[in-house]
Amino acid sequence: MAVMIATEGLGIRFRRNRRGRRSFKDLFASKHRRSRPNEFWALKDVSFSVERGEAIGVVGRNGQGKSTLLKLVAQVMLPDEGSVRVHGGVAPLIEITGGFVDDLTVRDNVYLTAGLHGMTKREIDACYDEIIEFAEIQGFEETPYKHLSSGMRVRIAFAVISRLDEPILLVDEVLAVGDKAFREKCYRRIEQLLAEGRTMFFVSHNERDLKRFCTRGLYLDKGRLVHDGPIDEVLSLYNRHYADK
Ligand SMILES: Nc1ncnc2c1ncn2[C@@H]1O[C@H](COP(=O)(O)OP(=O)(O)OP(=O)(O)O)[C@@H](O)[C@H]1O
Repeated sequence: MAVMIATEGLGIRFRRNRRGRRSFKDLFASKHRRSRPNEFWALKDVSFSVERGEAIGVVGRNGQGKSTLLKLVAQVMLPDEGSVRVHGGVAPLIEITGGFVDDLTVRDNVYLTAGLHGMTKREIDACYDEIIEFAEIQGFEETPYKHLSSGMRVRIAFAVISRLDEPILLVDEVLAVGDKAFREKCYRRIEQLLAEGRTMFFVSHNERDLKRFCTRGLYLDKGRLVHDGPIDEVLSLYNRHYADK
C-alpha cells in the first residue's frame, strides 16, 4: 500500500500571549536566566502514517490540536519539531478556506484557487458552471467574496475544493456552517471522492458523521496522540474519558 502521509515526532508550539515572549528585564539577564517565554506545545510527539484511501477522523475536545494538525498536513504551518511528509497534493477545506481572497469576485476566486492547484484555464472553464451550480450561488458570480454570507462562502469553497484533482482532502469543521440540505449534498460528494480512492482527514465533533465516513480515528488530547485505531474504538475511548466531565 502507498503511504500518503507520514509524521514523525511532530510538534508545534505557540505563544499563549503575544507580548509574553520577553520582558524588559530579560534583555539584561544572562541567556540561561531568561524566563521561559509563555509558550506551550499545541502538538507534541505525534507520529502516524496514512495509506492511500484511508478516511481518518480527528477527535478531541476544543483546543487540543485537531485543526493545527490539518494545517501541518496542508503545509500552511511548519512544525517546530519532527517532520510531516505528504505524498501528493492536498485539497484543503479548512478555516482559511483554501486561500480565497476577500476582494476578488466569486468568479476570480474560482479561477485563482483551481489555478493554484494546477488546473488549466480550459479545465476550469469546463467545470465552472457545475461549480457555481453545486454551490447554488448563481447570480453572485461577480460579487466580491467578502460580501457573501458565511454559508455562501463555505458553499463556493467546498464546490471548488472538492473539484480539485488532488489525492488528499482535508475537511475541518467548516461544513457545520452550511444548512442541512447543503451539508448532505457535501457529504454525498465526500462519499463519492472516498469511493474514488481519495485519502481524507475529517475533523468533527459529530459522532454520526465521523462514523459515516471514517474507518480510523486519531484521538488528540493536550496535543498528544493518545489513541490511533478504528473509529469506533477511538470514539468509545473519547466518550469514556469525557462521559462525566
Ligand atoms: N496561530 C496560532 N497562534 C497561537 N496559538 C494558536 C494558533 N493556532 C492554534 N493555537 C492554539 O493551539 C491550540 C490548539 O488549537 P486547534 O485549533 O488546533 O484546536 P482544535 O482541537 O482544532 O479545537 P476546536 O475543537 O475548538 O476547533 C489552542 O490552544 C489554540 O489556542
